[in-house]
Order: sequence, then C-alpha cells, then structure tokens
Amino acid sequence: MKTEKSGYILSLDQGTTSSRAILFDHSGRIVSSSQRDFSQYYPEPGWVEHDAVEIWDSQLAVAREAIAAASIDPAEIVSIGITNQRETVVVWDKDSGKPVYKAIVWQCRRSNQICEELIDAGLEEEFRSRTGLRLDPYFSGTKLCWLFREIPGLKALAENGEILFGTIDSWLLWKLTGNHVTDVTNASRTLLFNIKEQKWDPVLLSILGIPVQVLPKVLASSDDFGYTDQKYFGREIPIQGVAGDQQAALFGHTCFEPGMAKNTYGTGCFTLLNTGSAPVWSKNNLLTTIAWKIGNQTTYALEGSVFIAGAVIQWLRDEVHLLSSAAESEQLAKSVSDTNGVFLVPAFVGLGAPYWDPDARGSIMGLSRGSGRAHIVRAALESIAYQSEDLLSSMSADCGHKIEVLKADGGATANQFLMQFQADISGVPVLLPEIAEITALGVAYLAGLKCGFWESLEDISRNWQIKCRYEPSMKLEEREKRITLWHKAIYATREY
Ligand SMILES: Nc1ncnc2c1ncn2[C@@H]1O[C@H](COP(=O)(O)OP(=O)(O)O)[C@@H](O)[C@H]1O
Ligand SMILES: O=P(O)(O)OC[C@H](O)CO
Repeated sequence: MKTEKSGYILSLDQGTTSSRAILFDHSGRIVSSSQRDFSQYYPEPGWVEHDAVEIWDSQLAVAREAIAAASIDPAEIVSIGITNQRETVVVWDKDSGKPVYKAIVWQCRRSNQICEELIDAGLEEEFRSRTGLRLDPYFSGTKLCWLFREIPGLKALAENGEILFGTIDSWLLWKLTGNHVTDVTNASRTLLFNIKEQKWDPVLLSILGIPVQVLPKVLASSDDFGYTDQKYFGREIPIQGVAGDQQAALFGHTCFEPGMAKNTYGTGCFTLLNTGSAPVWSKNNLLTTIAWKIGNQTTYALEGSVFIAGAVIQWLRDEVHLLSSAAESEQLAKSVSDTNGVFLVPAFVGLGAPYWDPDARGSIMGLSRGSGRAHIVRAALESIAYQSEDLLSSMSADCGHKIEVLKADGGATANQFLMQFQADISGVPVLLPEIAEITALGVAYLAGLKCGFWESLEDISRNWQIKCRYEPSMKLEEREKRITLWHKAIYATREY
C-alpha cells in the first residue's frame, strides 16, 4: 500500500512568457501556485529578448507568493526543482552579478548569419554528431558567439574569467545558491555539449571561439545543485532537480520507457520520444537530446520542435483581432465543418523540425469568396496539429514503428477541437493528465527522487492519472488526403 509522506516540493517553472512557482505534495497534487508574466522585447524583426533581472525578480516573487499562499513553514519544503525555457542565453558579471546584455531568447534569429557561415564551412555534421543538434539560431552556442562578436571587450573579460554564461536554470541557480552549475538536459541544448561523452566539447568551443571558463559545471538532472541562501525563504533549502522544461514534461508524464512520447502545446509545440539509454541519430531531421540523467544513468530522447503553435492563436487575437480570447477559437472552429480549403502555415520565425527553414515566412492560402473568419481560425488550429503530425511521422520513421499513444500538456490542450483533430490527423489516441502542470511536476519528481521523497520511478508512476482521452475517428483515406494538401501548403510557403 502507498504511504503518503509529509512535506512539499517547490517547483520553479521559468517559461518563455511567465514565471511560475508550484508547491506539490507527495501524491503530486498542487497545494498552491503563483504566476507572473514578464516583458518581451522585439528590438528588430526576428529578434527576441528578455530582461534577466526581471526574470529573476518575477521568479523569486512567485516562489514567495506560492509559499505564503500555502500557509506552510518553509521548513516543510524538503527540496526545490527548477525547470526552464531552454537555449536562452544570459551572460553576467561575476563580481557585480549584473547581466551584461539582455537575455537572448531561444526564438531569436539574430545568429542566423553565423549559422550560415558554419554551414558554408561544411561544419554541420561536426556539430550534429557531437551535440545531436543542427546549426540553427535556435540553440545557445551561436547566440553566445554573436555576443562575443558584437560587444567590444567581452571576449577578453570571458578569457579573464570575469563574466559567466548560463541558460536560465544556471542564472537562477547562481542567484539562489551562488553556484555556477547547470544540468545535462540544459547543457545538451547549447550546441557546445558533447552528448555522448557528456562534457563541454573543446572542438566546438574552439570553432565558436568560446572560452571554457565562462561555462557552468554540468551535473545530473537529479543531483545536489546547492542550497538557497537563507535570505530568500528564511532558511536554506536544497535544490535537487533541474531540467529543461520539455524534458521535465516528458518526465512528468512518466514517459519512463523507450517508445513513450509527449507533446506540449504552448507558445510552440515540443514532441519528445524516450529512446532509452543510447542516443538515436535521426534520419528525418529531428534532434537528439538528453532526456534526463539520474545517478549514472542517462536517458536520451528524439525531439521535434515547432516554433509557432499556440502563438498563432495569440497572433489572431492580438494582431489580426479575429478573436477576443484564445478560448473563443474552439467554438469558432466547431461552427464550420471544415476550413473550406483554407490552409494557414504559421512560419512567422521560419520553420522548425522537420523543415529547418529559418527564411520561410507565414502564409494563408486556398482563400475563396466564401472563406470567413471561422475558416481561418480553424485553419490556424489545424496548423498546430499538422505541424505536430509532421514531428510524429518523422519519429515513427526514425524508430521504425508508430507512436502508440501521445500524452499531451500545455495551455492549448484546453482546446477540445484541437485535441480531437490531433487524434484524427495522426491516427493516435491523445491523453491528457489530471494534473495540468506536468512540467513543474516533472522537475519536482527529479528533486524528490534525489532526497528520497519519492523512492523510485514506480512510486512516481502511480501518481499519473488520465483526465481525458481523445480517440482517432477520421478515415485513413481522408487523413492522407488532408496531409497531402498540408504538405502542398508547406511547399508553396517555402517556395515563396
Ligand atoms: N483554448 C485555447 N485554444 C487554443 N490555444 C490556446 C487556448 N488557451 C491557450 N492557448 C494558447 O496556449 C499558449 C499558452 O500556453 P502555455 O502552456 O502557458 O505556454 P508557454 O509555457 O509557452 O508560455 C498561448 O500561445 C495560447 O494562445
Ligand atoms: O517556455 P516554453 O514552454 O515556451 O518552452 C520553450 C522551450 O524550452 C524552448 O526550447
């Protein structure tokens, strides 16, 4: 019989648009939470920045609010986990602790030219075989290289050990504990980390001109990252779980066995497939990444990243004013029986996997005199599912069998039309968990495993409950016809 343990785990979930803190109990239930949005900066077309100080302030504030809302003594928090938007680059002064530049966000395309130079120099395979990633501005390495090229004197400061680099986890860890550390999952997204040897890769650092002394020490995902300074929560609390948010979601969904997959429907869509203890090198333009490391045991994943998913609905609401709320998209989509031939390809910042086309831009096609608001909104929602289907079919091709079940989470899973369309277009059941905050839960599990709050993966698996299940009902012939038309739309968009 399962026994409940007393105490709580605090998860800090630092996402692209908001900072959240959530307290979980032993059964994985949410005890309290708090969330704050922060500013997005778009200084030039295709550029995206955050203020690292605002991120820190908002993250600390929500952590304190969540603890206050639960009316608990901080002494009851047995451990803390940190999960974060990945790839985003922060560089700060070691002495003053001040960031030297705005955080360069994962969506930012400013290092595209550096990527092109490296591709032209024939270095793509060199990077891919060591990191599992592609030469795309998405990843941290070329963003850091851009800073060294553009900020006079920065490289010399780096060589003298006067500045530090980190992804968001590393920045928060440094603020909370004073330790300059990260975990393998975040390191595996930098384009600087050898995922087989699990160390910063000297060859890649030399190609990009990055001094090794700016890089954090890399730990496992369930590990001892340090203690929070007493001034933050009134006592020192150990931080024992760290993982990039997409890997944390895979863990939170308890996708512990090879072949298990999840898709997170947020700003973008991120599909991860557990491939077990050895990396699988994609033949279909997916990424190979570290899913988590517990003790000496590393689990790898195949990943497909779609840059614009729920963000297309935000765009329809905020820029085009076709919607008054994201939720309204569901009822509008259901008000018509199909898109009447309309396709929308939301390539606003290029296309991610499996196309990797940074120059593509969005399109709406197939318009006729009868096309209306509902058709366009429906086409936008369908585009989220079509893009995810492209990832799933690439994964199936890579691993030689169809994905049997897709576990889903993220803000856009609230849309029942979208979830049903995903099940239909992919011919796969889509499962939603009872606890929606699966990313935060995933890193709580990683922290809780380290301190013995949860004893094993089996112990954790018992907490996963299905909230609802969407069964595929579209005929195979219809599915294939629609996917063919979607690919025609992708082709036309890229040709433009
Ligand atoms: N009912 C809905 N239908 C479609 N999209 C939605 C709905 N509710 C929220 N979204 C989308 O989900 C995204 C927010 O999800 P969230 O998981 O919080 O994202 P992130 O963690 O990337 O900030 C937004 O892009 C929003 O447009
Ligand atoms: O913060 P999210 O949920 O938009 O996730 C961002 C990803 O980690 C980027 O790779």
